[in-house]
Amino acid sequence: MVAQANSPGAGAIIVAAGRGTRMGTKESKQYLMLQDKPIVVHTLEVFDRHPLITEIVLVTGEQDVERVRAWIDEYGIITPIKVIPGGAERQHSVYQGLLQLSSVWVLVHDGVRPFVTEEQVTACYEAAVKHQAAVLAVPVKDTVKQVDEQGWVTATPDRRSLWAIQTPQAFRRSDLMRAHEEAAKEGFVGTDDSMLVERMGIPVRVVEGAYGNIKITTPDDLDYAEFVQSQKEAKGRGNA
Ligand SMILES: Nc1ccn([C@@H]2O[C@H](COP(=O)(O)OP(=O)(O)OP(=O)(O)O)[C@@H](O)[C@H]2O)c(=O)n1
Ligand SMILES: C[C@](O)(CO)[C@H](O)COP(=O)(O)O
Repeated sequence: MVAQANSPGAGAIIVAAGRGTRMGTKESKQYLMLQDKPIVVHTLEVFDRHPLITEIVLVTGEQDVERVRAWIDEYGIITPIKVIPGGAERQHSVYQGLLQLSSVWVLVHDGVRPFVTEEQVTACYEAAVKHQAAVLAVPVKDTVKQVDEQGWVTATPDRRSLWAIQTPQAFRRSDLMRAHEEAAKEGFVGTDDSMLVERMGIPVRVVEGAYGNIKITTPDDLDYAEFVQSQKEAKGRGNA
């Protein structure tokens, strides 16, 4: 790992305040069990074990703060961590997290991407330190088409320029804060943090990640995640 002298680690914001409407479960998806632990705890553990992460803010639903705080002890999380309530949109939840951090660098990650690896976190962080901002991503495998509201194809962009963007996304905290404040002033709501930073004219470097870093969004994703996690655990026990 190549941590640069002027970049002593990073804070992580893990956003887990969504409702999980596409999952359709009564319990919000980030709190569902994935084998032995809630999904968000698997995610948290990757950042807790990471040597570059100096502080964590875990953003949850307002009604979930207390029970999630209890998990911090139960699952032995040791990195300094705050559990706070989020907002109506993902962007608002990230901003609440930003207000709690003091590190120069920040990594924003979805609580429902539990299969991110230590190496991917490091690669994203190092690319940000080198280039100012970075996102993890994978090249799209399908042909992607633009379709109008009536269901007609309007364009087929060249697939070679299309990447599916994941998290973590890494930024200077001051840049991300400014980007969020500008977006809020202008009433702009984006689906990721990079969009807000791009609007400021800040270049964002893409770091090739892995298809396995899925966002658990629908019931199919949950089935797949159960399979992956059971394989990981069997491997850990030396059975696979
Ligand atoms: N107001 C919100 C909305 C989303 N998120 C978090 O952002 C991540 C990515 O969002 P997504 O997968 O879309 O989650 P939901 O918004 O919960 O899902 P849905 O859109 O199906 O309701 C999730 O970890 C989610 O908990 C958040 O912290 N605050
Ligand atoms: C941030 C993100 O995970 C990048 O793929 C994604 O944009 C979150 O989007 P969602 O609308 O909250 O699913």
